[in-house]
Amino acid sequence: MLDRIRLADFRNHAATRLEGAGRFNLLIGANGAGKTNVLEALSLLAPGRGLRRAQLTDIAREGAHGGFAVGADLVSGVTPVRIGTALRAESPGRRIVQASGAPLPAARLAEWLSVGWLTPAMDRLFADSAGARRRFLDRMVLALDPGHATQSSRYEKALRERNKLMGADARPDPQWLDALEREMADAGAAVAAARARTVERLGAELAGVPDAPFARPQLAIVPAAPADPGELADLWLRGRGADRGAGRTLAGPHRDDLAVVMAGTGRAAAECSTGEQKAMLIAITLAHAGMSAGSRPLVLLLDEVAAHLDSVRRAALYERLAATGAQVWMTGTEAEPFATLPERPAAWRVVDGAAERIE
Ligand SMILES: Nc1ncnc2c1ncn2[C@@H]1O[C@H](COP(=O)(O)OP(=O)(O)OP(=O)(O)O)[C@@H](O)[C@H]1O
Repeated sequence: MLDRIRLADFRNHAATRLEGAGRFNLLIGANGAGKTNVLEALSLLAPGRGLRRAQLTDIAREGAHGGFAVGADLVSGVTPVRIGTALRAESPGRRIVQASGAPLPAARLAEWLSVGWLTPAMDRLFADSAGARRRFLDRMVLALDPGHATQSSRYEKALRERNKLMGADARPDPQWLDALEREMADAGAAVAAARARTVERLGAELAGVPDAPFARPQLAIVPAAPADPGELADLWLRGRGADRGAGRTLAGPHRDDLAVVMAGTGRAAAECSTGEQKAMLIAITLAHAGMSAGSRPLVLLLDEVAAHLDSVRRAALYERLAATGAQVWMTGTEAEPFATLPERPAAWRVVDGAAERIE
């Protein structure tokens, strides 16, 4: 789990320290106080752009020097490991990541810990773009298969390069394109296979979970390309004309989607009620947390989740969270909905970009 958390110039937090974290952790405060900002900081201890997918320069505190830093002790073995990420004002394009004092590519943070989240913005996930669902799926894949981040970034890098060569003014060398497509095929097939394995395992986990009190979802990947590397390379070779016309790579695992249906009804998740959609998201998150337990430390960030549930679902959420062994960070405007937690939480009151421990 994470402890001794430090935020420096991170959104409205000039210098915030959270110490004495536990299994359950609460951030209580008024709207706009800076609770989600703390969760966002923790989400940047995983590969990717964090729970808001923000531009790094937007995260740096307004009026400060243009950089930010987040650090935490990862306490899992005997000796805590200090992990952190920072943006230096001098190099605003890329965040720096460190573990145990040594620099690390952000993709390799997944080897240290898994971070998952549910935020109010995700209420629209099932009706949202395929990209949002793909990112949701990829985060779950990462927890089970940390090598996924490296394969994904390998694929994305080659894809970006190929897209440039599909531009109207480009004069691509066919041999260079062949090489890029082989690289994409190799990494893309690994990405697709890892997604398929995760969805299969999640499906098996969800099948064993009762329908109530959370709706039970059934998941399936909607593949946008074949999974075999040879077939993938062939697809891009044959698609060069169409891709040049479009100015980008039209087909590939970067267009995969995740289909979600409510079990028992066969109804697509996007057509279910808001409450049912939220219940399915929680069910997926809990099933995934249950599966991930034991591999790497798992941190779950639940922004405004508990307060919006009825008391039966809230009790079920707490009970199942406790069973996963994950470290959980929850936000709320009031402490009252957390009174029924099965363990005494560590709690902070967040006021205007500062956090004070509540005893
Ligand atoms: N780069 C930044 N510099 C300074 N302040 C920022 C920056 N980015 C966002 N903020 C401020 O952070 C505050 C929002 O914080 P946050 O989203 O964490 O609130 P919250 O406590 O989760 O509120 P709610 O309960 O409404 O979700 C806003 O006042 C916003 O103006």
